Amino acid sequence: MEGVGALVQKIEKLAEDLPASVLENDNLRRRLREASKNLSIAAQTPSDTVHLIAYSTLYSSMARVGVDTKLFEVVSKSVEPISSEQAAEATGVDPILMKRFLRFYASFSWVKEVGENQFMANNVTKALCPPLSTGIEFFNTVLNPPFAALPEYLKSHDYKNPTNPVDSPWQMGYNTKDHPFVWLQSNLKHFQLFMTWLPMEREGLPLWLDVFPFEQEVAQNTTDDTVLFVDVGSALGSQSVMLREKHPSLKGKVIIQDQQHVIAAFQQMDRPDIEAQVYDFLTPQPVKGARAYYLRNILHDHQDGQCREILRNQISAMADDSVILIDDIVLPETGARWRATMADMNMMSALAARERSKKEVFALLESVGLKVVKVWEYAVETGDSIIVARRG
Ligand SMILES: C[S@@+](CC[C@H](N)C(=O)[O-])C[C@H]1O[C@@H](n2cnc3c(N)ncnc32)[C@H](O)[C@@H]1O
Repeated sequence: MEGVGALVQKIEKLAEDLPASVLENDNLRRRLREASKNLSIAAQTPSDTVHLIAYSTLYSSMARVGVDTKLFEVVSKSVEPISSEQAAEATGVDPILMKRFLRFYASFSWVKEVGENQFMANNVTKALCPPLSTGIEFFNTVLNPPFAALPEYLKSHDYKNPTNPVDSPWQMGYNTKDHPFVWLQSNLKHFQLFMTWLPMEREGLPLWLDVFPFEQEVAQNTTDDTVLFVDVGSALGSQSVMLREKHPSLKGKVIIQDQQHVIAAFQQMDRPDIEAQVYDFLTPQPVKGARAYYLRNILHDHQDGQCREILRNQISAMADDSVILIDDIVLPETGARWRATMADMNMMSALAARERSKKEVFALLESVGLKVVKVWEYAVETGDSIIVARRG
């Protein structure tokens, strides 16, 4: 027992002061995070477990309160420990309320309590500041209604796998009959949060262009007239912008395509090196013979039947040297990670859609006559991968 006591003491010390060498080594950091999470779960009493899970919606609400009041920013900017009165003054929150907030945040290590009524920022406080705090606003505003509707939806649909994007937890949560991508067109605040969050969603993870040798695989012998890259369902084109910035000397056109309201928002940005087109991917692709048709986070928004329609529409425009690049999470057959399984539940709740395993995505591509050439996994954390496919 004495040995275990000493080990616990070591873990407590490590949690107080994690060496930078661990944080800098991504693999070690991830292993430590997962091991300590599993250790924490193993040490829970049944009552701990129930309270932690049952209260989980309160985390999202309390995170939102700290973001809205800018409390996390105030604490993060302060070089000295800050009291609840100072934080109340800086944020305009009632001092009694602020004391209660800070006590809550400190008990969950969202801020560090360094003395009586003295608080400092830690890594969590800083993460909950802009720009990443958009994630809190996005999930809290846009996805909480379908997440909250999920149990009732599933019960009322006899626990059948959701497959109808106009009869999903989204419609129950928002009391609408509209498809989410239609609904977003008339709900500006939600649409803006969606567009702002999309490029940040994978913040801190490796990027596909870090791993995928774009020039070698796609961009050999191009000229200014070559259509190099068509970003289908691009949103505001974050990946096309990244392609231009990482490969500034590549010759050829980069085109983004999305719905009318999305392209209108892109046109406010000053990117003369990227062409923008309104295009409905449920209709034949109008840009013929591009080197690459790139679909990031598109197939996971749709059921197989609609994916086949989208893919066939791209195939109809492909030339012999064209490839389709699918950029999506690929679930492993065992041991899927929490970032990927959460994304899967998210797709189910919002769009009656799904993340897919390698077998499932290969079968889908083969069913429309595409041949998978290679798969490049580029983010271990999520299983995000580039799947290169050619006409069979
Ligand atoms: C999950 S987002 C992915 C955006 C982008 N590829 C990314 O990964 O950041 C799906 C995108 O598909 C677009 N979209 C939905 N339905 C569409 C359609 N029928 N035709 C073209 N784009 C569509 C949405 O507006 C949205 O920008």
